[in-house]
Amino acid sequence: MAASKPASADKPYLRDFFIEQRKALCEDMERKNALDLEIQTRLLITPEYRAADTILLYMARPTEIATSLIIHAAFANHKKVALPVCREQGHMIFRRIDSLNDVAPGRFGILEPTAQCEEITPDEHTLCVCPALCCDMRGYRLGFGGGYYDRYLADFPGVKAALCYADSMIPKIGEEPFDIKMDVILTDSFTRYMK
Ligand SMILES: Nc1nc2c(c(=O)[nH]1)N(C=O)[C@@H](CNc1ccc(C(=O)N[C@@H](CCC(=O)O)C(=O)O)cc1)CN2
Ligand SMILES: Nc1ncnc2c1ncn2[C@@H]1O[C@H](COP(=O)(O)OP(=O)(O)OP(=O)(O)O)[C@@H](O)[C@H]1O
Repeated sequence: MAASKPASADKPYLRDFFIEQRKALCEDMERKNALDLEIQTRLLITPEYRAADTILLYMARPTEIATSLIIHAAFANHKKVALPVCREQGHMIFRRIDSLNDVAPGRFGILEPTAQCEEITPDEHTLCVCPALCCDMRGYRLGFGGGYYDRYLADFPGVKAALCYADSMIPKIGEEPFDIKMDVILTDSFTRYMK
């Protein structure tokens, strides 16, 4: 029998648990595609998406929640679209892309904007859409453990959103001082705003 979902636990345990959950979901791509579509659509109908002029997205790997619908919608809505570029020591920057022809495999094999792409300086009209393996009901997120988003978001002036399966929401992640709370979490069954 599969282990039941933890109510709260340390990050390495949660990471392992939710990575396994992701792998299991990838066995049923029809279901994954339906959930990913629902989550992306929820983001697209938020006032925060509408108000943003720049959307910072991630280039989803196969086990992650897809972002392709948001990327294409943002192009169609004449918003600036930017993707992360990993740097040394857990730092990343975002560079603007005009199309998916502007990306090439970077560190870790994830597609990243090429060096010719303009670096984005975020402001209050920037929406950052973060990947999450799991989130808690207070707005904390768990990623793959590099600390990239926590570092980037530490002095981020815009709106912070995470995409997360409803099944990957837990009551409490044991947060650490550097963890940054999201403003809004989009799942396949609800949108949760943090105050
Ligand atoms: N699609 C996507 N892009 C993203 C992130 C993400 O979570 N998803 N990131 C969010 O942070 C940053 C990249 N973070 C990453 C963190 C760990 C690994 C990874 O595979 N780590 C290996 C060890 C790699 C090594 O040290 O050589 C591992 O954990 O096994 C990859 C990317 C920026 N871009
Ligand atoms: N603002 C920060 N300053 C310095 N170190 C940090 C900061 N944020 C995170 N870290 C470091 O990064 C490590 C990984 O953090 P954490 O486990 O929260 O990653 P994550 O949020 O799951 O990953 P990611 O943000 O890349 O998706 C931590 O152990 C911590 O040492």
